[in-house]
Formats: sequence, C-alpha cells, structure tokens
Amino acid sequence: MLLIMQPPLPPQNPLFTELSPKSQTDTAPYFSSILVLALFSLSLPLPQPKNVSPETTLFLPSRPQLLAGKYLGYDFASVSWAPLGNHWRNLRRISSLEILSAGRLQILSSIRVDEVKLLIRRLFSDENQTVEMKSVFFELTLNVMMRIIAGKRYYGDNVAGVEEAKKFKEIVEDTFRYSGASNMVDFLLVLSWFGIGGTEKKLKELHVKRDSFVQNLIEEYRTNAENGQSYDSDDSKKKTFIEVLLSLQEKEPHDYKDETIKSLMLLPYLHCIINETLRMYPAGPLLVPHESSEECMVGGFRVPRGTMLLVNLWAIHNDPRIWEDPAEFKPERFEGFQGVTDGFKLMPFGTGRRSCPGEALATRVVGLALGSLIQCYDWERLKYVRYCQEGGASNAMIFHILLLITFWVVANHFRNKIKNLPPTPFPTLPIIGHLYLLKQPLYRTLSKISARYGPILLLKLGSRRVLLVSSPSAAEECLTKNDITFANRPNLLVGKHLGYNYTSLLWASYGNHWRNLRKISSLEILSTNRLQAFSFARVDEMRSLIHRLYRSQNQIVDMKSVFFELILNVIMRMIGGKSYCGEKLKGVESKEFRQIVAESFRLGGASNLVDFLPVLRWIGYGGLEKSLLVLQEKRVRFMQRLLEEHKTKMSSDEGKDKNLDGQGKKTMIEVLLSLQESEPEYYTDDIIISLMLVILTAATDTSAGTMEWAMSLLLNNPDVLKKAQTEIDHQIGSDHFIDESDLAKLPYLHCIINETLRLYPAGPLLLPRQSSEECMVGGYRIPRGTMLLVNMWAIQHDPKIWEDPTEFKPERFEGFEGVRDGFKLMPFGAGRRSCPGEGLALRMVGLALGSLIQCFDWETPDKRMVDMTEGPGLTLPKAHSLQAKCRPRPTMLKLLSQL
Ligand code: HEM
Repeated sequence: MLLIMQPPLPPQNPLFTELSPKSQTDTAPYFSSILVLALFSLSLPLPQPKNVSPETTLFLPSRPQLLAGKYLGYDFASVSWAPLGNHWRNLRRISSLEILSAGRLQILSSIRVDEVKLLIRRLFSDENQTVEMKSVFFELTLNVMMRIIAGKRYYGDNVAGVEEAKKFKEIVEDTFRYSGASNMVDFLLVLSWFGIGGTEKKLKELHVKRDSFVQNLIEEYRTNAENGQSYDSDDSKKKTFIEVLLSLQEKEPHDYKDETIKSLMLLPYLHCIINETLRMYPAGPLLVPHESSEECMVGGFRVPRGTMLLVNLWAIHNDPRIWEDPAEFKPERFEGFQGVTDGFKLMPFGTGRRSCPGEALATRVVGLALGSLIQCYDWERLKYVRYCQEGGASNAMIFHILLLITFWVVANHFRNKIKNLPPTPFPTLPIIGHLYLLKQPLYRTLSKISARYGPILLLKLGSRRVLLVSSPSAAEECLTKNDITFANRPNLLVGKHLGYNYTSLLWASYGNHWRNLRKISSLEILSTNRLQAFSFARVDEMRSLIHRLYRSQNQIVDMKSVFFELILNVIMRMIGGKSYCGEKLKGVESKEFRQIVAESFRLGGASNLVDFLPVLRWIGYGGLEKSLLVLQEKRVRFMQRLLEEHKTKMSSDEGKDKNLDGQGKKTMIEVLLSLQESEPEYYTDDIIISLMLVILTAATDTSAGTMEWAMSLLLNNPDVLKKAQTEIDHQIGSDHFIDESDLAKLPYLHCIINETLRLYPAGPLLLPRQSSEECMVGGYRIPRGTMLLVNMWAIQHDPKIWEDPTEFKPERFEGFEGVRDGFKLMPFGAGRRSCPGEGLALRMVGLALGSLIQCFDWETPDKRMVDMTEGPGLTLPKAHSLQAKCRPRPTMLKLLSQL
C-alpha cells in the first residue's frame, strides 16, 4: 500500500515577526517564498544530525553571499542558497516531502525501473558499439528527474525533446562551472571593476537561461492542462512535482508564485547529477560553502561571525591517515558497511541541516543504473580518463591559497602596528593592496578613505607604498620639516616617457640638475622682472580676445577653448615670441597643441594602474606605454619645429641680436640657445625642448581650467557676478580696459579667484612626491621610497576647517591677502617643489576674469544652471566644457568700438 504524506497547514505563521528588513522587500522570489513559509508550519522539527556538536551547528546551516547564490539562487531565496531561517526550512521541507521523501521515491520507483529498462534495451540494440558513458548516465538521470518533475522524457525513441535536453545539459554544465566557492571575483571584488573575469555577466546570462527553461516547462504544463491533457493520468498519486505545486498555486496564488516553484524545480537537477564514485570522486569536493551566523569556537579557536566555511571533503576522503591506500579503488574496504556516511570521514552528501536532500534518490538511481548495466552486459574500457581528480586537486589548491591569503592579510596588519607605520585601511590584500578601494575621481575617494581611517595613512597601492595626508598639520610636516626628504618625484611611467627619462623639470629628482632647470625657468620666464617685462604680451592677447568676443556677441562661445588659446598664446610669446591662436594665427597648430596637452594630462599623473602593478605590463595591459611613446613623439615634433625656426632666424643676419617679439625682450628660446652656444654638452636640444614642453603643459590646462570654473561659478551665482561688476565700475570705470596694475584695486575679484581655487584646485592631490630617506610624520615612521600624496582637495573641503565647504562664498576671503592660508589653502603647493608659475597664473586669471566681467554681460545659452560635474583627469577638469553667450555692457560700448 502506498501512502502520501502532506504537511499540515497552520492558519498563521508566528515567525513572520522574525523576518529581517531585507526579506520584507517585495522582490518576488523572496517574498513569495516567505508566504510559502506562512502556510507550512515548522511542526516537524528537523532531527539534529549525529556527531554535530552545538558549536559546529552555528557554522553549518548558513550560506555565504556568493555571486552564484545571487544569480542562480534567485537572490539567495532558493533552497540551496537561502540563509538559515524559516524561509529556507520551509523550502527544504517542501522539496523533501514533495519529491525526495522516502514515500514519494517509493511511489515513483516504477519510473526509475522503467527508465533503466529502456536504457538496457537501447544498449542491447547498440551491442559492441562504443558508448560515451557520461552521456548515458546524464540522459538516464535527466529522464528520471523530468518524469518526476514534469512527467516528460527528453531522450529515447519517439521523443522530440533532444534539442531541449541539449540546452539543459549546457545549463547544468555551466551551473557547476560557475557555482561554488571558486569564483575569484567573490573574493577580489576589485577584479570586477577592472572587468577581469566577467563571471558576473556569465552568471546573469545563465540565470536567464535557467529561468526561461523552467518557466517554459510550467507554461507547457498549463497549456496542456487547458487542453485537457495530463501526462501521468494512470495514477493520481503519481502526480508530477509541477502538478503538485501548481495545484497548490491554484488554491493559494499569492503564496505560490512561479518564482518559488521554479527555484524548487531547479534543486533536484543540481543534486542528482552524481556519476562518480563517492569516496574518490565526491561530486561536491568542498561541499557547498557555509557561513557562520554568529561567533563560535572550532578546535579551540574563536571563529568570527560571517566567516565562510569550506570543508575539504576531497582531502578527508583521500587522507592516508584515515584511508589505507586512498588513491586505490578498493570497494572491499566497505564490505559489511551500511549507508554512504561514515561519521565525518565519509560524507559525500555532506552532513547536518544543509546536507544533500537528494541523497536517497541519488543512491537509488546510481545503484539501479549501475546494477542493471553490470547485470546485463560485459564491459571493456576504451581509454582511462583522469577526471574529477583534477577538479578535486584544483579545489584543494584554491582552499590552500585562500588560507594563505587570510594569513597574509592578518599578519600584514599587525606588522604595520609593530613597526610604528601609519594606520592602514583593513584589509591589505596580497598583490593589489588597497587598489580595490580606489575609483575615480581619486581625490574624492581618497578623501572618504581619510575621513574613515585618519588624516595620515599608509596605503599599499599594488607594489607602491603611499603616504596619504589630508590635514593641514600633516601637510605642513611633509612640506616644511621634511620638504627636502619629499622633494623627489616617484618614478612613474609618465615621467619616463614624457619627462625625458626623469630629467625634465617636472619629473627630475631633487639635485643639481633639477635646481638648474628650476633656476632657468624662474629667472628667464617666471621671475617678477620677466613677468613685468612681458606684461605687454598678456595685455595684447587679452585685447585681441575681447575684440573677438565683441564681434561674436550673442553667439554661443566654448569658453574652455577661449581660455586655452589665450594662455597658450601668452606662453608662446614668452617662450618663442609668437602667438599661436586667434584669427590671424595658425589655428591648426593651436588645435594640435591643445590635443597634445589634453592627452598629456589624461595619461599623466598618479592614477595609472600599471605604475602600481608592474605585472600588468608583462601581460600587455592597457598599452599605456605605447600611447605615451606616440604622444611624446608628437610633443617633440611640435617643439622641434619651433626650435628649428628660431635657430634659422638667429643664424640669419636679420635675426642676430634681435629678439623675435620685436619689443626689445629676449624670449626664453633665445636665452636657452645662447646658453647652448656656451655650454653645448649640457644645454642640448632635448633639455631645451623638455623645458619648453613642461612650461607649456603645466601652464595651459591649469590656468585655463581655473578660468573656466570661475566663469561657471559666476554664471551660477549672478549676485556675485553683479557685485564683481560693481567693484570694477567703481574702481576702474569704463574709460580704459583693466590692466594688470589695476588688479590690486579689485579685492572682491581676488576673493572670487581664491574661492575658485579652494573649490576646484587644478592640482587636487598636488603632484606626487617620494621620500629619499626614512623620516617621521605625525609620530609615525615613514620608510624611504614612500610616495606622498597631499590631498589638497580634501583639506580645502574639510567641514572642520571651512564653514559650508561646498558653497561658493567669495566673502569668506574678504580682508585676506595672497592665495595661501597656512596649509589649509594651498592650491599651488608649498616647499621646494611648489608651483613656479603661481605669479603668472594669478596675473593671467585676474586679467582675463576682470576684463570679461568689465566688458560683457554673461548668460548660459539656455538660461539654465551650468553643469558643475567634475571630469576625470589630473587637473580636475570640468566634465562638460562651459558654453556661454556675452553681450557688450552699454557703458563699455564706446571703448569696445575703438578696438
Ligand atoms: C591656476 C594655475 C596653476 C595651478 C593651480 C598650479 C598648481 C601646481 C601644483 C599644485 C603643483 C605641484 C606642487 C607640489 O608638488 O607641491 C605645480 C607644479 C608646477 N607648476 Fe603649476 N599651477 C598653475 C599654473 C602654472 C603655470 C602658469 C606654470 C608655468 C608657467 C606652472 C608650472 C609648474 C611647474 C613647472 C611645476 C613643477 C615644479 C617642480 O616639480 O619643480 N604652473 N603647479
């Protein structure tokens, strides 16, 4: 007599109150699973497994939140992946009672016998032919399971489902490939940011395939039911699993959503593809990972809550201390032994609450199939296939690697403390260190890290040690007491390729060579005297810009280009006596150089991954070096042209002793070429070109960017713009254009520039430096060769230092002189490697802003607020360049018409 047992249905589930906030969201699978729980009571407590101590049960039942559980486990709501709790208990009960209980297995035994018979018959007709046994067993198992679940067969005579079965076979193979604890992305999240692995994408695709496969089965059943067909009409007790669940769904549609049914239907497939010998080749060599739901003790050690547990079953099953000749296939060792579990030394189906619920079915199918095949046929081997052993070995290796990583992380953390190194964010991962914490924009991410761990931090960015400081006092200590120690620049790839192998002014190490270059640049181009001497060039360029804007009034102007061309022309005239942009000048060259500068800043700086993980160079990652070489070639070609032009002119009689600007001032190239004449070995063409390139590159993007941010802020704050115009009207009037000498009379304009440089410093992390010897910062020991990043952006946005730090309030600088306030406002850096172009930049920004405000009224093209999003790059550029329209101010019309 056959007996079917159904679980009692309680009126209400008292455990609803225990549900966590996450489980109360309305994600369909989870919610519906919880409703299922409301219907099925917990009146039958699961038996506590033998030999499992209370300590270890804490560990066993939960599952870690791995990617496989998210995508294949219906967001951790399926029976395999749900965390320990009522929801999981209920799903487990349904699956056990509806498909895998001893009672149901007994009822459905005819299906298994039938399928084995059909297989035997097929093999009989294929006598003496080679048979691929893996497929034979797979087809058998699938047919058995499909008949139990959906009442249909996929393989055999008169069956049309082979294509569908092929699809399912792929699904099963992929499921095993991407499930479990061996996806590196689960442990190194950073890999997914670098797009390495792509496991997540594959899991997403696999989930879609699995879901639609099972949904089709349900739909097929529904259609057939509507047409009055039934698969297993011979015996109502032999109802398929879908039938059982769908009839429950009919009664309680809310509680039995399709998602719940699907997540349950997928379970038996996964657990029942057992086709290897259980001790030597356990189908789950590391079991399925568990996670501890609270702290517990194992082997006398404290194991924290949330620790993932991997039981290396393969190692236990192959341990020579437990098994004699473990690598030998000796079935005799189990003579007289009942069952498939022997304490904890043999447990191919796991043990405890999360053990395999398909154990009974699997052993029956495997037993019946094997027995019948052996009974009916003689077999001979074609080739010996080393099979699961390889998989088992690789899993054991992963386990040992994980152990090593954990040990390394913990040891590294304590080592820092013992050595009196600054605090470091936890954990420091092997190889990548803290790179996993970084994302663009860097200064914002680093600022968050400092807010969490402190203003003096030691980061490990791949192979480099980085000291990150983000408080005025720490910055002061680095740039005053330790200024010489930190006067080197790190050897980054950009310094090698764009900095003439670390010999340019920007990238050279602190020493005689750097001192000499700095002296030339300061004396010959950036000293107060030289700046004064070339003020005519700036005024001249400014006038020509005003003229162009006057003629294109009411048209939309790209302000970034306007500012860039202005500063490029000014510097070009100081360097080589010619300006590059504007209507009468060579626009093509200007565009070319602008691209060169933009590219230099894009590839430059401290955020190239290859600088921190040199190993990436060997695997050809990113091709950064190639891009740098191409760029450098363009830069050099551009400057070489200019230099040759000057050499030709100077060698001609006409050019001798005559400056090229025509104003009685020697240009920088002339000075350098005359130095070359006296000391040709030192002042090579390369040295001259590299100096010109540094000055041009460092000056253009920084100054143009500051002007663009300032104009954007003014357009978004019309009151401030009005106030600045009023100041100019009162102090300068409208009878002459603003001159550099007028700037001292415009303190409010100065406040606007300071506030712009505070909010949007062109060097948000200054430029990276490197310590030449061991030193102390904040009481911590800083080893030699440590890279220094001063997060000026964080300091200038620190709410402890600045009231409303994100607000544009020029008034906060009223009564304040200069552009440096101790170490809390320092947009040009400090110390020996601070910006030598500060004087020029302030003059240019002041003159440009003052003139544009004096001559024109401004608005955005669509009268909307300017988008202030920051773009990626070293100099804090705007993500979208500023577009604006100008109208001449009525009071200035007379002057403008005289241009
Ligand atoms: C608003 C405009 C500018 C800003 C905000 C700015 C900012 C900076 C900063 C923060 C540094 C790094 C300082 C450090 O490491 O402590 C720097 C370095 C430098 N700047 Fe500027 N800068 C500007 C304009 C200019 C101009 C106009 C020039 C040249 C004409 C220039 C030439 C340089 C050079 C050559 C260095 C490297 C100095 C060295 O390594 O010895 N900068 N600048």
